[in-house]
Amino acid sequence: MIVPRTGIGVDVHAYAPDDAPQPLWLAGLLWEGERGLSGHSDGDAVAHAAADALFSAAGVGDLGTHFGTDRPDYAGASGTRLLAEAARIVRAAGFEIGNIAVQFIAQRPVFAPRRDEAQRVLTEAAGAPVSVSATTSDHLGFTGRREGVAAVATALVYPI
Ligand SMILES: Nc1ccn([C@@H]2O[C@H](COP(=O)(O)O)[C@@H](O)[C@H]2O)c(=O)n1
Ligand SMILES: C[C@@]1(CO)OP(=O)(O)OP(=O)(O)OC[C@H]1O
Repeated sequence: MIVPRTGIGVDVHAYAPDDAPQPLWLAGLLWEGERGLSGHSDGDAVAHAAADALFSAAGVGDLGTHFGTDRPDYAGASGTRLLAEAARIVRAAGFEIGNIAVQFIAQRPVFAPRRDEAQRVLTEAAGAPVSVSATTSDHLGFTGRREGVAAVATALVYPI
């Protein structure tokens, strides 16, 4: 009997300060005209949550285990690179990926108009279906105050 395994991932990134602006990379897409996020990598919280959910499902640690901020080779790394690498690690550990679902939590950017594009890019990176939904926090908390963004993801993997 094949027993699937679920995993969870959460990621938060603060917006970059006004005196050190960054481009916004989110869900593998560049969001022109939107305030960027700070991070050791490109700060793509959606892709990072997806990668962490994969590691969690396979029981092979987490983002810090594989892409720690002490690794200069991951400085500025794209979210799609990290997600593709996470999928490779999970497959090498003996699993196939069923799907990944991510929810993005922030007031901005308004995600829905680019959902299909984001899902295509992330699905290609993971080599498995990735769906993305979005919600505001009704102006409450750090996402509501527009201090940063959050993303939560689940993943399903199964042993092969
Ligand atoms: N950054 C976001 C946040 C929300 N959406 C879309 O708006 C819908 C309503 O959001 P509420 O927080 O008011 O429930 C949500 O279901 C998304 O479709 C978005 O695109 N981008
Ligand atoms: C991705 C890594 C590594 O570049 O750095 P950050 O971009 O800061 O992102 P975070 O979500 O805090 O995860 C830690 C690191 O693994």
